[in-house]
Amino acid sequence: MIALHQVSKTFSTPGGPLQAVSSVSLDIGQGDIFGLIGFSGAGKSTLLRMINLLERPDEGTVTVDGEDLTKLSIRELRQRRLSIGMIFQHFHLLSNLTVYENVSFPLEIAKVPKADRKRRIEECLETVGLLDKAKAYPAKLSGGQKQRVAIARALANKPKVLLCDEPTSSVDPQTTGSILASLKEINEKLGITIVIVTHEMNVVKAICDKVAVMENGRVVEKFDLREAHIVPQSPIAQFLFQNEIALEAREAVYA
Ligand SMILES: Nc1ncnc2c1ncn2[C@@H]1O[C@H](COP(=O)(O)OP(=O)(O)OP(=O)(O)O)[C@@H](O)[C@H]1O
Repeated sequence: MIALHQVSKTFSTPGGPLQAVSSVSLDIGQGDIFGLIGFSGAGKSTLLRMINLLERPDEGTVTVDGEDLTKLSIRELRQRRLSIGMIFQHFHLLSNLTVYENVSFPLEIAKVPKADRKRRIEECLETVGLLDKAKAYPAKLSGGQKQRVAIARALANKPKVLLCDEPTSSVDPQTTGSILASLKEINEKLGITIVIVTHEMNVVKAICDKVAVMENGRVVEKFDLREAHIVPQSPIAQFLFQNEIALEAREAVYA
């Protein structure tokens, strides 16, 4: 469903060029829930944003559903992006619109007629269990509910792919469970391919079929989590799978 072939991205910064992603190739299958894990600054978000060309790679190709997005015109790309939903750590809901209106927004952009919009909005809110909150404003919702509205909004145009950038990093562990359950359900019921950026191995273990571990802009290891015996080779993957954070002595940290 998604094929990244040798994609790279360098940003210009005041301190000089910064290579955020270096020659990454990845294949993500139809219906996969695929994790991208790594420490802060590893390049996970940049790689995710290259899948819908929110970041355009300097090199390499991005193929989604058989089509190389890097070859499309701006107008064609805008159209294709409708089939790639996205959610973010801080939800990005429009605070002056109700839940209903937030989910309506992408449908209006896609010029869906009003009568069809109503049905679709209700379907999406039903899917995330928030139909009863249709008239509420985001400020009245919990973090988990806000993220589920964001999921409903991302589903509005019936995407084939859902990109999730740290979807549970702003919420408590219990709420994390409810957001991941919603994602799992839409993957199973609707067959949507999901890519999740996270720095939490618990999230990966709870929901992902496969994971790529990133460090310094590169994918250092990939795992199929359905395999019985996973033996990480790289130090970072070993650390992440071990999933224990030990506080080091202050002298060691500040030395
Ligand atoms: N638009 C930008 N301009 C300049 N530098 C950027 C830009 N976006 C990302 N970077 C830099 O690229 C590197 C990779 O960032 P990225 O956000 O992809 O990492 P990440 O693994 O998602 O980390 P985090 O979890 O902290 O977001 C970082 O050093 C970051 O500061």
